[in-house]
Amino acid sequence: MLYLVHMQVNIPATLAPEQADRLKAEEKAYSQKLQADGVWRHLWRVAGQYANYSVFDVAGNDELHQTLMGLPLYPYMAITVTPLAQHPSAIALN
Ligand SMILES: O=C(O)CC1=CCC(=O)O1
Repeated sequence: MLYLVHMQVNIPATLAPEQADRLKAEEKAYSQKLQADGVWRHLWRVAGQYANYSVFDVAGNDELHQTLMGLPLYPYMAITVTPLAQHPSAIALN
């Protein structure tokens, strides 16, 4: 199943810069592994915001939940999830 996920990152100013940098590096490695595996299909920055829109290809709600809970920056994110279905007019199978 495909899911459109919006992640808004809100790192508090009270978090030590070294800790924030470590979490960002871990987040990058985590996301790039999932991208290489074909699970994290798209990763787009929202222009002008510390936020992204992503598309995940997972078996279902439970795998998506575990994947999102595993994000190193998860404690500092506001996440919204939109399940995607095929559009009958789409000429490409996604
Ligand atoms: O910067 C972000 O939007 C959060 C994030 C997701 C994957 C990644 O590497 O950073």
